[in-house]
Amino acid sequence: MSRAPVSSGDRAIGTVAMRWHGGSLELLDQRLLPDQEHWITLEGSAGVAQSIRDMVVRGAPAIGISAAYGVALAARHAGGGDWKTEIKQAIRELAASRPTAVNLFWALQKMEQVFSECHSLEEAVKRLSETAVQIHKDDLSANLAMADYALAHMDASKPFSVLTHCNTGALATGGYGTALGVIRRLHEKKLLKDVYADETRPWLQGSRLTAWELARDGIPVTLNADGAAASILAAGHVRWVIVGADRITANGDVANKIGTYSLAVLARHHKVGFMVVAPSSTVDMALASGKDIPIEEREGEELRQVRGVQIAPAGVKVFNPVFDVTPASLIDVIVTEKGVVSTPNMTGMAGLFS
Ligand SMILES: CSC[C@H]1O[C@H](OP(=O)(O)O)[C@H](O)[C@@H]1O
Repeated sequence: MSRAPVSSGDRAIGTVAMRWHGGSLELLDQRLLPDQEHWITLEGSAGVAQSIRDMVVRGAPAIGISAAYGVALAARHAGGGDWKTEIKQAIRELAASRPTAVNLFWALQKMEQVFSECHSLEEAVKRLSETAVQIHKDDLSANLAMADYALAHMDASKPFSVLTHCNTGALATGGYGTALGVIRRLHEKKLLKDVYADETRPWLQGSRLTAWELARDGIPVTLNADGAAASILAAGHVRWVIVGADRITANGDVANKIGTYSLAVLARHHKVGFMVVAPSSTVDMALASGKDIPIEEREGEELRQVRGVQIAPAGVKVFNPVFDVTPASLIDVIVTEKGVVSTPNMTGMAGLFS
């Protein structure tokens, strides 16, 4: 069962996909799952930035946590000469790794604040490592709190099925999950009948990661093609669609994995609940609405090939936005660790922070 980061005698802290050792960060290469469990050891911030860019590590909260560890590594391995410039450069490089998940910028801002208070390299090494570990632990605590809030909101008395999109579990967070954390908790409370997991083309976070995570924890999962979601909802098989988020704006619009918006339209049409689960580090109150969210577009090869196998004509033009924006009007509830916002709007979102 994916749980808290494990702290051991060697001061390691980690999850199923991330291990912090103070002077190095180990990441499980999520590009190779489910058939290969290959770990990469990083000692510099540049390697962490590259790993985020290449999706070795992915998932909004996990991206923020990894970037925080990247800043701590930059301090740990700073040359000692112009250490402040080196750490500032590391923060810039990490900030440029992916544009949509606001958790990345939220975490870097926290690290930058601590860095600005440090008067020596020795102090920076100590405090930046402590801050990164705290960001990790706080995210896990948020995962657990959101699971409690979500179950209270659903107020279920007998098992039901849900549908989820992408991967929002221990692989994508501080160790328990956002939407998948709610699903884990439903299972623990014997309230979960089945989980329909969208395969989530083109990167296949659902088939390669969510199915892997749930199966290894003994949680029931049925993998479905993204295009089958409509029929599953039409047949009345699920009571909730539960998803994560990469950025939530002040009015409650939500950027999440491509395909989330169409799920929200389907859920509303079929009167199925639509729940977004995300820590407050995913909320960007500086953006008024979803139209302002930068949407990442990735390489066309991600659609033309799967694991190097050509599945489309080599030269075909590709449009590959990897996120979309679901308007708040299609969301029944947003669950954060600070509380729940039903029928989200500006007032409700602001209330989380008051
Ligand atoms: C709790 S993960 C949130 C979010 O991140 C994923 O995107 P990616 O796999 O591209 O990093 C997906 O949108 C998840 O819902």
